[in-house]
Amino acid sequence: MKLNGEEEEEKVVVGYALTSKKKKSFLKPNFIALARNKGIFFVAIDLNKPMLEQGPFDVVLHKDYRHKHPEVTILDPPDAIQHLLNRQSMLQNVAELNLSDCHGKVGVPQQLVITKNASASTIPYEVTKAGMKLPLVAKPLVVDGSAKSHELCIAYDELSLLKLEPPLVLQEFVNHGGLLFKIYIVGETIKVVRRFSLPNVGKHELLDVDGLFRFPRVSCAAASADEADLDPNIAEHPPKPLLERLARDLRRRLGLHLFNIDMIREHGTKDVFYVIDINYFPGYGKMPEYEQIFIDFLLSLVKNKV
Ligand SMILES: Nc1ncnc2c1ncn2[C@@H]1O[C@H](COP(=O)(O)OP(=O)(O)OP(=O)(O)O)[C@@H](O)[C@H]1O
Ligand SMILES: O=P(O)(O)O[C@H]1[C@H](O)[C@@H](O)[C@H](OP(=O)(O)O)[C@@H](OP(=O)(O)O)[C@H]1O
Ligand SMILES: [Mg+2]
Ligand SMILES: [Mg+2]
Repeated sequence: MKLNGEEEEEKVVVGYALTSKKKKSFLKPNFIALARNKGIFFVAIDLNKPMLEQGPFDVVLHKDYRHKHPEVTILDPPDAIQHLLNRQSMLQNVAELNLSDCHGKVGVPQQLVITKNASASTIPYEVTKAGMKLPLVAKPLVVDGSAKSHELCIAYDELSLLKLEPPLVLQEFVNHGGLLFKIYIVGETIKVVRRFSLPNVGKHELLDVDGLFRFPRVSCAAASADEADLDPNIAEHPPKPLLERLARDLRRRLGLHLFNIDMIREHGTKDVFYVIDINYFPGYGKMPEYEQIFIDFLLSLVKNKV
């Protein structure tokens, strides 16, 4: 949209359909003010009213909003987001990537889907059949933004597998020295932060610990590890060319602009990495410099009309 005036300033109206939690963490007052200075205005979309009666918007920002409006840039297409709302399809694209020659390897931990109708009594057999090694991380299959979809647990022994509640994804636990890399993507921009994560599981724990260890909402609770004095073998960032390839390939394959990747380095290696989680429209409020990065991204969207 053009405004009258000597300098024709571009006005960008961004309609948003976000939960109140996301609104609070993302649309912080200083971000809104900075954006307004650049001609970007955020307007809440009323979910009870038709889109036709609202706007017009230049960009629509949403996490699970399904309506479409042809001339508007919808971030991102609901079908593409859908892919990340199921922990089985979420990591398929990573598993299919070929990042050889990129200063490291990126894989996905071996995983097994236990469907809704499966009885928990069959899980030990399925795990053995798949050749998977304990301990296993059990994750709810569907990610729907609820606290429950983030209630994970580690199963240390076969008996504890019987207590699990399908539908879920079982993933081999990969020791990674208790540190996780969160790779935030905003269009073509990548920002990596370090977070404390689950500690290594050794032979000792495997012999002594039994049952299920439940850990609800671990990543949100996990403190930033960016300022900590850490073992460089564990804390060194993944190589930049590897991250750039991974981000570019996933952006293309997933058809998304706004997501983050949880990546771990296999303990004792320099360059063997695993992607364990991908989140659509994550907590950008926790990403350093997100305000300026988002403003540049929104302006480039309107300019290039992706
Ligand atoms: N395969 C694995 N091996 C080792 N640790 C793991 C594995 N999978 C998950 N974890 C640990 O459990 C945490 C939570 O797992 P995950 O990221 O899959 O859950 P989530 O609820 O989707 O998290 P988020 O809040 O980032 O969406 C990770 O941050 C990591 O500390
Ligand atoms: O509330 P749901 O829809 O489940 O999505 C969460 C993501 O799964 C998390 O990854 C976000 O936290 P991180 O930005 O630390 O990844 C987390 O960010 P938040 O802690 O700012 O709310 C959420 O976006
Ligand atoms: Mg995670
Ligand atoms: Mg997640």
